Amino acid sequence: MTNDKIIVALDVPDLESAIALVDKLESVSFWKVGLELFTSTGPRILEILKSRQKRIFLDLKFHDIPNTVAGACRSAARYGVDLLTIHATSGVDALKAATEAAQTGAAQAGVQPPKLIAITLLTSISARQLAFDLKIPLELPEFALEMALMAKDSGLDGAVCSPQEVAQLRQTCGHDFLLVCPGVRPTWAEKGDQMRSLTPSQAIQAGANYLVIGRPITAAAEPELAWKRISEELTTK
Ligand SMILES: O=C(O)c1cc(=O)[nH]c(=O)n1[C@@H]1O[C@H](COP(=O)(O)O)[C@@H](O)[C@H]1O
Repeated sequence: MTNDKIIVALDVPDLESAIALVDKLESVSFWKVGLELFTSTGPRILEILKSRQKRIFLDLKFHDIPNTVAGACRSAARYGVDLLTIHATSGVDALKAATEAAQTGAAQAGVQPPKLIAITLLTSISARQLAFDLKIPLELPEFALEMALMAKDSGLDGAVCSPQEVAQLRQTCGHDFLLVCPGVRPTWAEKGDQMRSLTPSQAIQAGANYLVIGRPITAAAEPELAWKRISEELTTK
């Protein structure tokens, strides 16, 4: 099964629900801890995932001035997580400072540095919202590409983008640049607040290294079945 390309978003409110889900979905090897769970549990959830030999995407989406994001990345890197996020719109100086600080934090703790990846444009933003609410005068695919290139030039390991932009980013940023796609939806799942989605197999075919999937699995009546179904769809396509 190609399920090592799927990162499941552990978007639950507390430690108890997180442990219940991790235990239920035993064959998931890569979990994403985001703002909701980390704000609730702190690093405790990371220790639990590590004790179960899971890989961890710590998705705290840092967005601040260079000194502050550097401090946050230095602290986060000490946890020995696999992936860590920062908004590309923090700017070049912040991205460079964050990259350096993540290396320093990991070295201080004697762990592998995380892959630092930049959010290009949240997958909940449509082309219309980009233009009319955020007042960005670029076309959406061009904006996402510019953010990815800025991240790459600043020394980051990769970017988070919607599956609709991944082919273009792969072509322009090359094969060594990690591309992680949330906003992925099997045909049978609700889109919810995701605006620029494709199916899991389309996203992989377009060049994504990893998919981030939450509610289609975690909010399903039977999460194990939903997980199995997505894994099988990826293997057979
Ligand atoms: O960084 C992310 O993972 C992320 C970036 C983005 O642009 N869009 C996005 O949906 N995400 C995360 O990916 C997950 C998607 O969850 P579902 O929409 O439930 O599949 C959530 O945990 C989001 O926080």
